[in-house]
Amino acid sequence: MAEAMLSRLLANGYGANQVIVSARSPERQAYLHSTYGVTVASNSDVAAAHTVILAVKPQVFSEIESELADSSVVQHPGTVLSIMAGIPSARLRRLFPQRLTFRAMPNTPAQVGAGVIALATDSAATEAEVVAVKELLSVLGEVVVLRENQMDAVTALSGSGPAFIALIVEALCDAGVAVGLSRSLTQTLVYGTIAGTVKLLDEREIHPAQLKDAVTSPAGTTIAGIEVLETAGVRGTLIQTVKAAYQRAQALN
Ligand SMILES: NC(=O)C1=CN([C@@H]2O[C@H](COP(=O)(O)OP(=O)(O)OC[C@H]3O[C@@H](n4cnc5c(N)ncnc54)[C@H](O)[C@@H]3O)[C@@H](O)[C@H]2O)C=CC1
Ligand SMILES: O=C(O)[C@@H]1CCC=N1
Repeated sequence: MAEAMLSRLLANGYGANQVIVSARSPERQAYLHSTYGVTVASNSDVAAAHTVILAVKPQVFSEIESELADSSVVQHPGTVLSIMAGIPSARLRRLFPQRLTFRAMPNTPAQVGAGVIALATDSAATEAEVVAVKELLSVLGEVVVLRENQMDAVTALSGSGPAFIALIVEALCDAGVAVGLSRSLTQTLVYGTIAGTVKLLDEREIHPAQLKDAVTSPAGTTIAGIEVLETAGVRGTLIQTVKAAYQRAQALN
């Protein structure tokens, strides 16, 4: 996710000389420097920047937290923006007491500027400071401002969501192959069907049940398929899927 943010920032007018990055392995550091021309530095140097973006795994954050806690950089003013799942801003505020703390949850379509990014703002931030963070995140896609106590739910739905959707897309492609279509034709049909369905629902503001009914002819093909989906409990399975991801996000706290 950090690399997606970096590449989108550089593609959207931010200069390589405005960004410093940190990474654990020397190979990764060399790759980031040679690919993007950015300065690679220690966590302390990065933490001295005006805007610090935290994009390590939540499990790694404890290491960085203790690494930085002894350093004077945590006293610098500025902004902290965390994209880590499950780490509350109160914990970030304890580490960086002088900074505004923002939490965001992007998703992987951010790599192509088509992400949805949930943002919980700091109540002490001015309108201009909120706008600055929203502008930064808008290179990744659509920014939605919400309350921090909604963040674990967002993580489960849109943060993890691309993996759930990708699994369904893969299964539908296999289904196309199972009924005799080539893999490449199947891919065109499945991608187009999903993108077109979402566009139709969105642009015409149609309820999903209305669209489902419009496709479903009496004694036709669609109702034969829907009977299988309902018998297999697909609705309940998807609800349980997102609830399991939500519980995991809460446990990461
Ligand atoms: N993968 C996803 O779709 C999303 C991930 N997130 C969040 O983003 C964060 C990162 O996730 P991913 O990008 O998937 O993980 P990743 O494993 O791809 O990236 C983690 C990065 O942390 C760096 N790192 C590890 N240890 C470090 C250390 N001690 N000091 C400095 N840098 C260090 C690594 O070099 C690596 O670039 C997580 O907190 C996750 O919850 C949020 C939204 C979506
Ligand atoms: O799986 C995870 O924990 C992260 C958070 C949202 C997407 N990936």
